[in-house]
Amino acid sequence: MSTYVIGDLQGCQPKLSELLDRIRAVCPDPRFIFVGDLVNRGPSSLATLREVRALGDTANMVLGNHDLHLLAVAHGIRKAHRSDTLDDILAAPDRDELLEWLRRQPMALLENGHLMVHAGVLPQWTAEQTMALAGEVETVLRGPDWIDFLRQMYGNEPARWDDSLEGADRIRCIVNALTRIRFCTADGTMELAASKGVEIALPGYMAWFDVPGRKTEDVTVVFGHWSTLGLTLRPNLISLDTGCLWGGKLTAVCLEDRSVIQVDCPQYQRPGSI
Ligand SMILES: Nc1ncnc2c1ncn2[C@@H]1O[C@H](COP(=O)(O)OP(=O)(O)OP(=O)(O)OP(=O)(O)OC[C@H]2O[C@@H](n3cnc4c(N)ncnc43)[C@H](O)[C@@H]2O)[C@@H](O)[C@H]1O
Repeated sequence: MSTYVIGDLQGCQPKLSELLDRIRAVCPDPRFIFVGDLVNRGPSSLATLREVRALGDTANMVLGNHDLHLLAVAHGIRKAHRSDTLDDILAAPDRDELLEWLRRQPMALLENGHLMVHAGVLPQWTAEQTMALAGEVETVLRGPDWIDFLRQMYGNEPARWDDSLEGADRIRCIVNALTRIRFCTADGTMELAASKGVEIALPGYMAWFDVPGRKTEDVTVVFGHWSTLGLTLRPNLISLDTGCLWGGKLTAVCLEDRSVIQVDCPQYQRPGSI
């Protein structure tokens, strides 16, 4: 069985269906892994969520910042942003089932030397440590205090990881690394405001995956989130957000042979308009 990892869908369900058909045309029995941001900003968040859920055991996913944002909006913790396209989910008859399913999804996956996360990892984390820290967040999200967790999730501090962090600060720092990081310093201090290309890093900052001595260099990190980075294939790195939402492509990469399947996407949102 071949495993195809698929980049940020952001509610672009017609393109998801097209991509899955293209994959099935070359692979009779595929398995899928989605690297998060299933919903929001695109035209069909509800249909996207339903389609991924309906894949059942043939698909896995990790949570992205927009998926967590959906949970927060649905529970009245955050007001919807004017660019959000979550209303169809919020009004759906199966909304509770969908949201319950979503909050039980993992923050990271590690299999066959591939570490799947939505945005990235801090340079001082090993793959095993990343999985343990992701597990801490998953435990909170699946536990009785998960709505409190969403209340405390927002914010950019602490920007730097420390093993001694506790409580909300610890969980926020893990969530920010796994679902929002693009740039950090050599010591792993995150810069979460910049969202454009890798060429515009602030002085002292670099793409998280370019930090020398990053402790996840011994596995292949597979991630999305950074649409202006686009498809990047290195021996130990696969970046998959190719800006489907912004008029780019939706991309799948086969983990076994690194073959790439892409579909062209209409421009659902204009860059810079949000
Ligand atoms: N712990 C937490 N703390 C805070 N917020 C949290 C949170 N957890 C969840 N959230 C939520 O996260 C959401 C997003 O926050 P934002 O802070 O608005 O996220 P973003 O940088 O726009 O990133 P996005 O994930 O949309 O990435 P993309 O590369 O597609 O887009 C990035 C940029 O690239 C630009 N872009 C895309 N294609 C381009 C192109 N071809 N040319 C130029 N620019 C382009 C776009 O204009 C866009 O601005 C919010 O809803 C927020 O509530």
